[in-house]
Amino acid sequence: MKDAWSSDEVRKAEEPLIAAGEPLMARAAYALAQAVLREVAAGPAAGRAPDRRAGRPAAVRLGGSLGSDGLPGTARIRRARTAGTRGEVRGARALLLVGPGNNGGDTLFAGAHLVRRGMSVTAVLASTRAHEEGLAAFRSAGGKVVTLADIRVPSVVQSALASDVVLDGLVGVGARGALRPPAGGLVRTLAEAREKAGERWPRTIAVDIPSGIGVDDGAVPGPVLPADRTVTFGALKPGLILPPAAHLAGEVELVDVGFPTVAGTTGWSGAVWGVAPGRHAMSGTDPASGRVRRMEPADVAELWPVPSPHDHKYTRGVVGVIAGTSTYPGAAVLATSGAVLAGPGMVRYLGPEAVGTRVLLARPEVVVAGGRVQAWVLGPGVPGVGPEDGPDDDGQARRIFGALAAVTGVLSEDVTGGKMPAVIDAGALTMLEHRLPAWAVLTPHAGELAELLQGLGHDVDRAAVEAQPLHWVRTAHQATGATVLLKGAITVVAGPGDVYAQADAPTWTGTAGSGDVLAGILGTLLAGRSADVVQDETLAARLAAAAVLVHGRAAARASAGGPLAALEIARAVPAVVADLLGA
Ligand SMILES: NC(=O)C1=CN([C@@H]2O[C@H](COP(=O)(O)OP(=O)(O)OC[C@H]3O[C@@H](n4cnc5c(N)ncnc54)[C@H](OP(=O)(O)O)[C@@H]3O)[C@@H](O)[C@H]2O)[C@@H](O)CC1
Ligand SMILES: Nc1ncnc2c1ncn2[C@@H]1O[C@H](COP(=O)(O)OP(=O)(O)O)[C@@H](O)[C@H]1O
Ligand SMILES: [K+]
Repeated sequence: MKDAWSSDEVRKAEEPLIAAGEPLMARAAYALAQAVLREVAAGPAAGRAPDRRAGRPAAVRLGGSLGSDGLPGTARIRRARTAGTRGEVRGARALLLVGPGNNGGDTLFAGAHLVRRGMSVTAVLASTRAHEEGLAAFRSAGGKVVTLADIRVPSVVQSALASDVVLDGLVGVGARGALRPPAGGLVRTLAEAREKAGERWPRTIAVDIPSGIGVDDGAVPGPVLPADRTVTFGALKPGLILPPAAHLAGEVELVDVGFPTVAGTTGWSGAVWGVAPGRHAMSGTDPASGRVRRMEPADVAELWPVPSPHDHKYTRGVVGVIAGTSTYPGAAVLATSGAVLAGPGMVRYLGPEAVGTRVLLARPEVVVAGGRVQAWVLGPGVPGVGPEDGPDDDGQARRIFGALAAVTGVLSEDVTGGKMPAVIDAGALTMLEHRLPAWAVLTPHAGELAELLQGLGHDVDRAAVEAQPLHWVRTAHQATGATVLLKGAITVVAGPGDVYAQADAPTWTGTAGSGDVLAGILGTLLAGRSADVVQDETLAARLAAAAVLVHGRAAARASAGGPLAALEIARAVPAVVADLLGA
């Protein structure tokens, strides 16, 4: 599990260490400088993925024009190429963007290290204040200092283009809201210049966070300079794993500066590169504190219902799928395929006969008949029920309303066979009449979540949901009682316990029917752990995050870097689960 901690929690962890005289800033600055040195030594384009992380098309590389185009970046690229082959950094250039607080302090101390390693380093002070000791150390090492007030923003752009690396040390966990002037204007201009320059833009390293992101909620309230890498200190921050801000952080490197670990011991060990699982989780913290988690394969393996020798198909969980109509039969095939291939005891399908026939052709294992189930998958490929909708749904709405009654416990247990978990997707999201239990998992995409929230009286559209996914997922959970899974490139899940942010799927996954497969996979997980899910109100969110991880990894396997058809995601699920379980 990777845990991200809110700025308040980070401060709480920091305080006793600072009081005990632990040199947190020195450690942070040293680790930051090491990251920069590795980056510069590796060369300009090392590890730079096509710029899709920042939502941009792949930048064109300079290629043969190196050295002949006269652009300011040319010298830097040639120099860094040579440097890359030798691991040499002497003569390389760094530009530091320095804010008034400790984030700027980290950056200045790191700058001093870089100067001592022979780099030419310029710090642009964006504020009238700067970290005093950091500034003194940087100056005495031989770093050049300019203030934003003295030079114009275009000069900063030119300096950036002539540098090998830019460090964004404007604000860290002390940031509140969008970047204010003049830092905001500077960052806006730099971000535009980066967009224009493509591959000629230097590697950009964010110090702790990309300045301007919402540290705790992942929002992007104003300008942000997208980073190729973020070197973050002590703990991940929610904004580094939540959308949309996470898309601006590049590769995230967590540095151990000595925060308490799970075991309550000190984690400091010199410098730890990369994320060290388990080392950085802070213990004894209430989930309501703003922690956001990202599940990893080992966490999913622990949750996955694996049959024992004493199990048979009924004890392993029966999934009931009410999906598809004669207009949208494919959704029924995809949802039942996702469910079957995730390994339940049985999948039942309820729907029009013609659709049932197609389901059987694709998956003869499915039982096309009613009967007891342990979890429902409701709604893929079923039109929503609104005031203007006709009865043109082949009776699916009626079936779904019946199943929903079982989920919410409105019908007596004798009639329905007991309360049970459910995946509520697509059209079924428009059929909610009662407050839901946490074992009902809503699986909207941003447009569907916006509609659901509008129905609850919120003034919100799809763009607003995409701008603040965490906020709206939490709002929907609070308003409905259900666990809410918001689908996207990074899928966010919120229920009564922790929030999860999963980024497991390649971008090819956003294809019609892919969500239907996810609904099926999740249905199998809920059916396999049905009794536990209605007992433990936090389990549905964990299972939902686990389903997202498996779905995303299955998509990656099926895609192998190329296009993807939704049914292939379902087909890849058994091998992914086998891998997770270490088979
Ligand atoms: N945790 C750790 O382990 C370690 C933490 N360390 C480092 O400390 C950093 C936190 O430092 P910090 O507390 O000094 O705050 P920081 O982020 O520099 O910003 C505060 C300044 O920014 C300003 N400001 C705020 N919002 C703004 C806005 N929207 N637009 C413009 N300006 C804005 C604000 O001004 P004010 O609002 O007060 O006028 C204030 O002056 C942390 O991220 C990490 O890098 C390491 O050194 C050691 C290990
Ligand atoms: N850009 C993206 N990168 C990765 N996964 C994505 C992206 N866009 C969408 N997805 C995933 O693809 C699936 C699409 O589901 P959904 O929108 O319900 O489609 P459908 O209803 O056609 O099945 C979800 O699992 C979602 O998380
Ligand atoms: K920063």
